[in-house]
Amino acid sequence: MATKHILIVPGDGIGQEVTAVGKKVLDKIAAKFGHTFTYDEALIGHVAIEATGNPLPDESLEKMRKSDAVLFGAVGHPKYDNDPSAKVRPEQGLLKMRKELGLYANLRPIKLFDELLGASSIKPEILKGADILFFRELTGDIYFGEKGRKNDGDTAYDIAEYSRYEVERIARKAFEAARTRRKKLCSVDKANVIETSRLWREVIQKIAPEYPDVEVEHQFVDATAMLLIKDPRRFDVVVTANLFGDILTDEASQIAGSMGMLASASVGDGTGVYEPIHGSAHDITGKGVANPLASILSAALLLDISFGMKAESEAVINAVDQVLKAGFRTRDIADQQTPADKILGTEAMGAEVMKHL
Ligand SMILES: NC(=O)c1ccc[n+]([C@@H]2O[C@H](COP(=O)([O-])OP(=O)(O)OC[C@H]3O[C@@H](n4cnc5c(N)ncnc54)[C@H](O)[C@@H]3O)[C@@H](O)[C@H]2O)c1
Ligand SMILES: CC(C)[C@H](C(=O)O)[C@@H](O)C(=O)O
Ligand SMILES: [Mg+2]
Repeated sequence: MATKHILIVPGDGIGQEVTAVGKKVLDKIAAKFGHTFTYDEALIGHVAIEATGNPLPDESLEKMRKSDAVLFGAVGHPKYDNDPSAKVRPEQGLLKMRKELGLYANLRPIKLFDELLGASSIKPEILKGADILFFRELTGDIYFGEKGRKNDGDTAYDIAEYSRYEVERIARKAFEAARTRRKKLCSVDKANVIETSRLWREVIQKIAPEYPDVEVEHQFVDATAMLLIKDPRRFDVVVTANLFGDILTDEASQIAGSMGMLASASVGDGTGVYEPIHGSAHDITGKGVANPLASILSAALLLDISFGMKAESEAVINAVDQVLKAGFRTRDIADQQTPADKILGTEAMGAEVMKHL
């Protein structure tokens, strides 16, 4: 029986819709297992800019620091996507949150529910049994280096930077995780070209002997992009830099069937933030069709990682599994065989999951 304070940060677009469902699941878990979860909400992204002019107001950051965990939705708005000159942008709020909270490790499990074998565009016989855990470094790289324009704005630059320390701390987390799984670690870089990648590889090679039980493989990111689709089962734990991890995990979402299935945990020095890997998806915002399972599975990660509530977390994953077994789908994971009455909207899918909790 525990008392925990959870901050709900829905952000923009479908972030609002899916996070509402994630929160309901947390509520149900608290009731079922006799915990007391208290909640507050905070602004981030476009909604925060509209309300305060700031994509991450100090008040939001303060609330995050004081919470036991954060359930986050997404940020982003087409207004900024199509205006490269906008100086204040929703994504700045997300990056600031990650930096300020020291969330250097982003865990992105690529878990394929067997029932969704047919939802992917990859052949079932290639996919069956795929189970990958990505460790994406989250507070360094080209995202956070100096950037700007020169030559009267005609030339732009973004500097990618990594310190030995930054590489080592994410690498150690990945090695430790590999030890609890199939003991394979694939480190992804572009060391044939990029200096930060050469440092990355050097650090992994240096600490690898401390984990003799873990088999280490180094891959170039272009090859990884290909191998993920060709033979996803060859991967166990993957560790990579911020930008490569962002791109490879969107690609890997197709192994799980949809962006709407992929949850993540951003952890590091302080409060953990749990978030779907998808964005604000304005193409479907307000239509009530967004898949809430990524948010629900993010809530499961929150229970497990921040609260150490293994049984509670498994109850959520099991409920999702049951709902998929019963044949229910949101539009993004439905296929030609899915009967129309099994295709549910965001809230109805959440309600089905709740029935199994
Ligand atoms: N973590 C974040 O907050 C985050 C992540 C990615 C993109 N973004 C932002 O989101 C905005 C839109 O970006 P984008 O279109 O490239 O990426 P996106 O992830 O929002 O959408 C990509 C595609 O996947 C679909 N999709 C995503 N989540 C879904 C769900 N839960 N259910 C069903 N379908 C889903 C969308 O409809 C869209 O077709 C941009 O402003 C971008 O900066 C934010
Ligand atoms: C919105 C953007 C800044 C973000 C990123 O690139 O990290 C997103 O794509 C993600 O994967 O969380
Ligand atoms: Mg991304």
